[in-house]
Amino acid sequence: MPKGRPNTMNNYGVLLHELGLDEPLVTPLRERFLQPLMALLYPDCGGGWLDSHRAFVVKYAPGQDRELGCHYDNAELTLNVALGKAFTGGALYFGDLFQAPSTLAKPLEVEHVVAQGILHRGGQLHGARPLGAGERWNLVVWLRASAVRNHLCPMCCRKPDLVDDEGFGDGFTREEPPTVDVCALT
Ligand SMILES: O=C(O)CCC(=O)C(=O)O
Ligand SMILES: [Fe+2]
Repeated sequence: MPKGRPNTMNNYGVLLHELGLDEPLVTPLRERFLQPLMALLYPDCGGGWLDSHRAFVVKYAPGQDRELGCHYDNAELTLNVALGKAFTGGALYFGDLFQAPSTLAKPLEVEHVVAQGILHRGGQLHGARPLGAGERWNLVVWLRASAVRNHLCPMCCRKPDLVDDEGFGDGFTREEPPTVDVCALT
């Protein structure tokens, strides 16, 4: 079975599409539940035009990954759900939007509550504090809107050069979604 890293930062975990869970689980979750919510909460980040995702579980444990450095996601929007198991530490912290850093001093720290999820902008700087005891598993869904990223890559802030890829690839498309007025996205 293919076993890719969940992302370029986490070494332990699994990609949900490798488990065959995109079609039966993550795509319906995105289309039926997340998109309507994100359209209301984050219309400025393409919340109403989500058309692909990269979904994975990250695992933190003693002797494996223990923390995650401050970063922004390759996503317009992100869902992060605490799955368990029993653990201490590992809180998420949030700072500025990476595109608009300010002098704000103290990051916002959010403790995990198992079975609850956090929604945030992909461009919001964030990371995870070191794990104390136990094992932490979180489901992370990077939500992508080609209407936004086709014009502005969230990683390099430029118009992307495209190469063909399998599945959702990195969420860019060669053809524009016909109904989107990108001027309305700002
Ligand atoms: O450790 C976590 O729960 C955060 C993971 C995360 O930010 C990411 O995978 O992009
Ligand atoms: Fe992240």
